[in-house]
Amino acid sequence: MKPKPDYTLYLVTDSTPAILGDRNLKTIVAEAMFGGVSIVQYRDKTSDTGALIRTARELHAITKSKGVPLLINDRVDVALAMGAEGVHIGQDDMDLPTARRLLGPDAIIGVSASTVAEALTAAEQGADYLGIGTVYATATKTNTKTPLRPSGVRAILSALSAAHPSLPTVLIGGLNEANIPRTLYQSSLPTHSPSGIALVSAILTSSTPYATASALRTAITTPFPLALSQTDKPLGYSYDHEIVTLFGTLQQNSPFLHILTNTVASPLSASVALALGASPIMSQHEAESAPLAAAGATLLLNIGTLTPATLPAYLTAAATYTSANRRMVLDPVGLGATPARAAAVAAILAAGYPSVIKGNEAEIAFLAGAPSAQRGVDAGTSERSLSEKARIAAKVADEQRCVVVMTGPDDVITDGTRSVALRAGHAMLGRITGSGCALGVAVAAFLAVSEDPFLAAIAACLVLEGAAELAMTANHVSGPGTFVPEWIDCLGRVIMQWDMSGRIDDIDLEGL
Ligand SMILES: Nc1ncnc2c1ncn2[C@@H]1O[C@H](COP(=O)(O)OP(=O)(O)OP(=O)(O)O)[C@@H](O)[C@H]1O
Ligand SMILES: Cc1ncsc1CCO
Repeated sequence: MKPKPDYTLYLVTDSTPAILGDRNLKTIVAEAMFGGVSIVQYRDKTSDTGALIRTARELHAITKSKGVPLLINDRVDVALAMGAEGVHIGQDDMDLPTARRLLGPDAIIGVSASTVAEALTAAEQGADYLGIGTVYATATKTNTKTPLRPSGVRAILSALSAAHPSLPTVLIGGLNEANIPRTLYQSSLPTHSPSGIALVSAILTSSTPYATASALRTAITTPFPLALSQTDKPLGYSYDHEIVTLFGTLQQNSPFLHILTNTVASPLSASVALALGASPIMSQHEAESAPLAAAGATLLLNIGTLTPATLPAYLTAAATYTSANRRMVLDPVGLGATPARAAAVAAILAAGYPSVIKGNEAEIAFLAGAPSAQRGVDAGTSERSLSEKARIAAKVADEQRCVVVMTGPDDVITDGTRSVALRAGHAMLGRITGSGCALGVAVAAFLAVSEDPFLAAIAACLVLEGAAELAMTANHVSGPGTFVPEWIDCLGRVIMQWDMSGRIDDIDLEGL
């Protein structure tokens, strides 16, 4: 009878000195199994055949005692010689039909897949599971292609979902306790989630394999705490009352914001945070992320004037806040203008999970894969219809599984399932520098006091843009210079003095 393995926590061994050092592989495997490793692949690219068979036999004695399947990497001959439960083959190894002929129908045969085509071929040829990766860049495998990232994993799962919906999949590459929960969340489709996570160095380099394996198992099986909740709001729902309540909560609770922003918009951003009732700290010090996250801050990452010197602080902040289950907002300022910005945003998105991404149309369109339309940091003009904008924003939201705010004369706010267009603001906002940056601050402030990132994003846009409309009614406001202070003054009283009704329209994504 063919076994049905539990793929939840899949250990891939590595005997190279850089990973294993002078530790004993058998002891590590035994301890890791006690900690929750549910399947083991013996991977050794250097030992000769006799040594491979000997070590595999010894490992098999350990795994068999716990009913854990042992698979051999690449070497069908070794698996046959010592009676392993199966093999794992890469794209350059023996082909699957041949391996199946040699090993028989009951052997477990897994195949590595890094593209949709490889995954579909392996599935059609009868693979028992797929190892999907490399998810993130890793030190273990240096010759790998561009990392798939969660969006690439989703593309593969989506291709499999039609003809092979129950084929088990295991993610591999650059995964660790900190990034597993959000990677699984961002990689899953509503109908299909990966079956497990494969790890090499996270377990093999640990001095406490039992504790490490059990922490990893918890990370795999615990739902992602920052997951977006499904809306229970019908189309046409009026958010006005909730926004007023949220504004009151913001002012009462004075949420703590950690703002890593650009040097142009920094003072305006701090002033806007204070005017909304939040408490900002502007910090670009890498060592401050952990204590600020621990103190309960909400993070804003704005890449406006990012440099090689400040990038590490952004990456550390993204990783630290996400693993501390604290929320962050990403403002990819100028994305598309230069390759350096694209690389920085890709690295930030690989390091952590933003609950909200806020950008102007060109920035969000670039994230959705459109060719760059951005010359600098300013929004520019667009030919796109509202429904095209919504489709683009929803694509990014769906890929990242977060809320996306696309600003412009009309803002589009979406979580990939529900979308609204928000009609408020004034063209004057496009004539001052940092209005979009200040909106990122407002999103972070509302995010800190709202369960629902979608509602927080709507509230932030409405308050900042309503305040701009209100400010423009003051007699003394004659241009951008006089506008900014009046705008800040209006932030605290916009809710009382400005009529917000009729500003939010649902966009029916189904109809697009
Ligand atoms: N013509 C307009 N009418 C109304 N509101 C506008 C208009 N243009 C921009 N806004 C508002 O201004 C704010 C900033 O949006 P914009 O798209 O200009 O962002 P940005 O390019 O990131 O800004 P910045 O780089 O200056 O920070 C948003 O709240 C947006 O809705
Ligand atoms: C002008 C400018 N340059 C980098 S960031 C910034 C602020 C507005 O985005």
